[in-house]
Amino acid sequence: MSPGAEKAFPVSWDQFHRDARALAWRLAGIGTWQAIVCVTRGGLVPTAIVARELGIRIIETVGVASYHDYKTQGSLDVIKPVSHKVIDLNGGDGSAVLIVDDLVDTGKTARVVREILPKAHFATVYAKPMGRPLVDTFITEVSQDTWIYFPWDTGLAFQPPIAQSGGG
Ligand SMILES: O=P(O)(O)OC[C@H]1O[C@H](OP(=O)(O)OP(=O)(O)O)[C@H](O)[C@@H]1O
Ligand SMILES: Nc1nc2[nH]cnc2c(=O)[nH]1
Ligand SMILES: [Mg+2]
Repeated sequence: MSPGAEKAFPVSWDQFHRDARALAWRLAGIGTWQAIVCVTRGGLVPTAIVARELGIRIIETVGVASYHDYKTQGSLDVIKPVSHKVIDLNGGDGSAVLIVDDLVDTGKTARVVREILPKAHFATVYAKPMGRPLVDTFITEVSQDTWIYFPWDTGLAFQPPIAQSGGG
């Protein structure tokens, strides 16, 4: 998404745990997978929660980075590829694989990972409209002009009273 006027969607650890567990509940009703491919780094925390709930112990990573500057997407780099041992499980093309990421925004990251694992099931906790067609399962949709603030990127800070900030 482009920088500028946008809404903020701050997520606490508690809320994130609940949303990631809701994702696991939904996935449990859809299918079974032998391995998770975690899209690092954002996928690390939801992967830990989903893997625990679904009893999946084969965890592979694919490293994709594109937001090199805060809120601005640049070139897409696959920093760490997926092991062929995992791609080839159960007939190949990622058919035994669940891909987990924290969110899908423009869908560019998801598109690159899907090319590597075309038969995998793609799951994210949050989705924005542009990226939504790229994911098979997600929990909460937020608007395209919303920036999601994760608990690992934020901390407690003083909030000026509404009356002093021009609000109301
Ligand atoms: O749908 P897109 O517009 O491609 O954006 C979604 C991706 O952006 C973030 O990762 P980022 O590239 O910031 O790297 P990180 O996971 O290491 O923080 C997020 O974790 C997703 O992987
Ligand atoms: N933290 C965070 N990272 C992103 N990467 C792409 N979109 C987002 C977002 O809304 N929040
Ligand atoms: Mg990411």
